[in-house]
This record gives sequence, structure tokens and C-alpha cells, in this order.
Amino acid sequence: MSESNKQGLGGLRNRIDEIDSDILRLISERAECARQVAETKTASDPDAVFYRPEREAQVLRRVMEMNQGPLDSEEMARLFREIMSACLALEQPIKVAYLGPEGTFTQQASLKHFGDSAISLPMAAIDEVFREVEAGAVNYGVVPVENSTEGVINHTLDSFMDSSLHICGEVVLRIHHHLLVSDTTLKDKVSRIYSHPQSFAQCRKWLDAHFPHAERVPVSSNAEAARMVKSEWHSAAIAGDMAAKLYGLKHLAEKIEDRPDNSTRFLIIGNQQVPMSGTDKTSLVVAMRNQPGALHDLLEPFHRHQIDLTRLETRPSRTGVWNYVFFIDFAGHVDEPRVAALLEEVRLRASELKVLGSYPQGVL
Ligand SMILES: C=C(O[C@@H]1C=C(C(=O)O)C=C[C@H]1O)C(=O)O
Repeated sequence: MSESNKQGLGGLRNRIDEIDSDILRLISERAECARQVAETKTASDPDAVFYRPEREAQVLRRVMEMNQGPLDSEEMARLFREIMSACLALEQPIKVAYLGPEGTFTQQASLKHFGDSAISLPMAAIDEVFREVEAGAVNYGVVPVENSTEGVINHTLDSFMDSSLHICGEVVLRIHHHLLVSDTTLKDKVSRIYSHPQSFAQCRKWLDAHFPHAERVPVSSNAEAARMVKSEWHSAAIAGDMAAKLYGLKHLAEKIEDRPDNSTRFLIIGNQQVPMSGTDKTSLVVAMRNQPGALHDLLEPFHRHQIDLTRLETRPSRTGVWNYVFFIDFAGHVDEPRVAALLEEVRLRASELKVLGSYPQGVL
């Protein structure tokens, strides 16, 4: 390396050191502000909720709007996500239950939403996540609700029917599946593949083309699949990066999902009713009497008030009262007058109406 290059490099490193000192000072100042916010919240209400999903969504959206590169906006928002997570942990460490075991995509979604400073606890089933939040053992829960390839996760929708919890947020995660093996396994020795049935469905064509003769063994989660192949030299697992890292597995093939836009939407559940963030969604469950035109009657006010439906699901009712049960998501917040007017009308036409929550549209 030439002398002038060395000096150039030294100069750049000095500049980076100076910038890091500034970043350090500013992050500490920010953390101090967040701590003071906590004091102010507690002074006016001893049971104050520290975590404010609408405020966090606004902070992240602002960062993404202001960012001018060279880092891309998502990357920048992820960094700020971690700063906020650490600041919030200073106020009050947040406890989150997610559909486990460790290494699942739901854990990844929880990390994406709450950052690394939240304490996250794996649960064995979706209804356990609901129960832990209801019992107050944790502050929030994270459950999957729909996948772009495979559709809705009925278990989650059904859990809402008997629950008083609110939806406080959503996270959308791009799902990349990999074919994972332990260190010593060779491609032509794989005779068995473990995964969750949803993941098999999302990789069906790829498997038919590349491993038509391997036995496909469904297990309770991708992370469980990864755990099993650790000790089986003739087996592979379909799972994501978190599971691969957790069990130290090698990638035999990457991104084997049939659709490149394969993504899963997760919901954050809690006891909180979240104020408006500016770009929000609302979820409802509505029961209609079993009569001709019921669905038309239900949807007509949405059309008239020009409210954007983002999802409509039908579930069979489990009681006499809920004849036809619809799960509806739309753009807007219950505190907006046009949404309040819409809900008044829907309430008159429905036999039951439950607002599951208004929450910020997923930012990251
Ligand atoms: C600082 C606050 O509390 C928490 C921390 C936030 C942050 O670090 O920016 C944002 C929202 C809250 O989850 C606040 O309410 O403003």
C-alpha cells in the first residue's frame, strides 16, 4: 500500500472514530429522553403502558422518509428499531410470548417487531400464546395469521372468537425456506425430508423437481425439523435462517419456496387499544344471520364509505349465535369519523360485531 493511501485510510478511520463518538453521544441522549418519557408517563398514571406501537411506527416511517442513502431505508429503519428497543428496555423490559419453539419464523417476526431487547418466550401452541397474554404473564403475543401462498391460519382466527385481547400490530415477513442438512450429509444421500406441512406446501414444486423420491415427514414446526436432522445423516429439513443458525446446519439449497414473494403476516396481540398512527388497519369479526344476501348486506357500507378491504375470511360458526362468521381487515382506524360511521351501520346489519383492534400498518 502506498504512503498516500495509508494516510488516506488513517484519515478515514480517524473520521469514523469521530463520527462514532457523535453517534454514541446522541444515542445516549436519546436514551435519556426515553427514560424521562417513562418518568412523565408514570407521574400521570402509575399503571402507564410504556410501549406505544403507534409512536414507534411513526418514528420508523419518519426515518424511512428522511433517509437519503447510501444505506437503504429498510436497513436504516432496522437500526432505529434496535435503538428504540434498547431505549424501551430502559423504561421497562417488554415480555413477549410467541409460537415456538425457538428458531421459528414467528420468533423472527417477534424480533423484527420488538427488536433484540425484548424478552421473548416460546409457546407450544397458538392458544397458549393467547392464554399467556390474557393471564398477564407476558405483555404481548406474536402469532401467524396468513401466508401469501397457503392462505389463512385458522387456529389464530378461531382463538380470537373466544378472546378479549386486541390486535396491537402486524408484521409481514418474507419467508425464505432452505434445504438444511448436518455437516456430514451429502445431497445424494438424502432420503427423508422433515418440515412443517405449510412449508412443504410452499416448496411443493421444488421438491417434486429435485427430491421426487425422498420421504416427506411432517413435523410440528420448521425448527423441530431442523433439530431432528442434526443427528440424522440421511435426512434434510426445510426451515429458515434462524433454525439453521440455532442448530448449526448447512444449506444444501437456498430459497426453495415456489413463489419468490412468499410472505407470512403475523399479529401482535395484547390488552392495549392503540391510538391512530396515521396509516392504520382495523380488524373485525362479524356474524351474520344465515340468509340470502347476507354477504352483500355486510359489504355494501364498505363500498359506500369507500373503505379499502384488505382481507375477508369466512369461518364456520361454533355456536348458534354466530351463523356466518367473517373476519374483515380494512384500511383505517376506529377513531376516524368515517370508520365510526361505517361501524354503526355494520352493527345494525350484523348479529354480532367485535372490533379486534385498530393498529399501525406494518412498517418494516
Ligand atoms: C419514548 C417513548 O416510549 C417508548 C419508546 C419509544 C422510542 O424510543 O422512541 C417510542 C415509543 C415507546 O414505545 C414514547 O412514548 O415516546
